[in-house]
Amino acid sequence: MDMIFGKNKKEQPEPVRAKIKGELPTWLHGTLLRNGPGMHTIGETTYNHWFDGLALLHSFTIGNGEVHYRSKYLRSDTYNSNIEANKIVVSEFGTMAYPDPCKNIFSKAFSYLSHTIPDFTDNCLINIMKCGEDFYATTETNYIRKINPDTLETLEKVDYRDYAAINVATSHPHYDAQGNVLNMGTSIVDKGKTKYLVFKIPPTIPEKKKKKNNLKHLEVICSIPSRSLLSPSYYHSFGITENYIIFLEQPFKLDILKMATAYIRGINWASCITFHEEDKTYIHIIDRRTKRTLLTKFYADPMVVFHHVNAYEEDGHIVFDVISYKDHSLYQLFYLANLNQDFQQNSKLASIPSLKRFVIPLQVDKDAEMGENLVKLESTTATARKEKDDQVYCQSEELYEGIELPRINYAYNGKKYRYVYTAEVQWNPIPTKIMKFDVLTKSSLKWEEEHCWPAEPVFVPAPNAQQEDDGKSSWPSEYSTGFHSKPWNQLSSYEFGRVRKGTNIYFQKQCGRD
Ligand SMILES: CC1=C(/C=C/C(C)=C/C=C/C(C)=C/C=O)C(C)(C)CCC1
Ligand SMILES: [Fe+2]
Repeated sequence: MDMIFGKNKKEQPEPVRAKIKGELPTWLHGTLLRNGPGMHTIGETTYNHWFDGLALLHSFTIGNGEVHYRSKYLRSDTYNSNIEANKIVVSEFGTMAYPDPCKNIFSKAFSYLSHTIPDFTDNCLINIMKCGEDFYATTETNYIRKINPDTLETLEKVDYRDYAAINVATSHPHYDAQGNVLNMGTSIVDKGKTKYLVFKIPPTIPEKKKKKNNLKHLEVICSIPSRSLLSPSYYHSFGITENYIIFLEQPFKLDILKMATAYIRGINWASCITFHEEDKTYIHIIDRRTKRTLLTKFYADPMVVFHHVNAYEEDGHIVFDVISYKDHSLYQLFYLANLNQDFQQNSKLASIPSLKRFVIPLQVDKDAEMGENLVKLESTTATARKEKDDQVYCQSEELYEGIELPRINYAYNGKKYRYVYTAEVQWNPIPTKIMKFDVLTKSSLKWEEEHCWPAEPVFVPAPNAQQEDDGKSSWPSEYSTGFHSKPWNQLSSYEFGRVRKGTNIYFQKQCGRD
């Protein structure tokens, strides 16, 4: 494992034909774009955390039963500055960099402190976002980088702050049926307020403005005040249904004062995010029609959620499924020191990811008794109990333990659905299996092979699919790969047969949803 995690990956800018074991469905055409960290050492310096690595873009072009792979480092300003200096000069999630030769930077402290929020990295290593015809590499800061999906070349640097007061944004946007991007970001201490913004980017812009990017037409559709000015929640994704948006204000919070003084204290961004185990998880439900949050105060026990799986409306309720943890120990695991040394010993998950279902009653009966369960769906054991002061305490139903990197058939996003495609991680962060899980029957189908570490499975519906799970004909009808910024992604290389072939929702018109 040592070699795998720390080792710098070589880019492969010219397409190479992948070896294929087995057969690809004949209808599978398109390009799968993936992203993830590829370089952790620059000159004599090494990043501390796996999420810090310089973004390596990958593409798998699939057609006529063949796959061609290429990869290219994102030429971000961060990449260029680091390579030029031959050392890490830009701070990342788990590594602070001090470009000045002298680490005693008190003379620099003033300039660092003159901004509450320091300038962040544009090392966009987490995901790829499709915005109309444009593709962007994304991270969770205010920067995204446009890329050429065919050549993987790096194009413009886009700053969300030019279009809305957003300091951090998620890398897991949603896409609606019209192709609008829906995303969330946090506006930190802007005009004395900290708030979570839901925003929309249209897929098309007026012809005469074609030279401008779509973000120029970004529209903030809702704003949720943060419970605290200086400690907004960290969140990695959010959920949507046809009429609602689900946002978890979880007790895993950015400490803004710590961030503002991180450089002079010599601490990294990661240690400015703290889990408050005594706090609650507030569940905000935004009505997409009125653009307002529901007045009832729904809350749950403290938890840390990175991935929302799906959500839908049913008989006056919102059902939403998430992968939740008891704490934030997952981030600790991805320090390279923990991944590289005595891997087996250090890589036990302290908190197991668990697929949980929450149910929100949309009508809270004024006459209901205190303590009454307001969930009237027969299909679930999740509860929502009425409490005083318009509060409702939600407890989940556990659907499955030990899975991460959930995906669904995206045509069912926001709708009642049955299948989750996921990686089984159990008590170890490196998956050894992929799984198709049926949320209705709670049954599962798994795939594993010796010496294989599969990545995030990506479902591609068959043309004219009739069933939700019609990805081909029968199991294993789904094909996985993916470089969802997780270390096992580095392992799949381009041996397609091993990871069961791959494709993705970022299809460029040839196939899939777009
Ligand atoms: C650089 C930077 C950030 C980066 C966070 C990253 C890179 C998070 C990656 C999370 C992943 C991959 C989670 C998977 O489940 C913050 C904290 C937003 C803000 C401060 C500056
Ligand atoms: Fe993610």
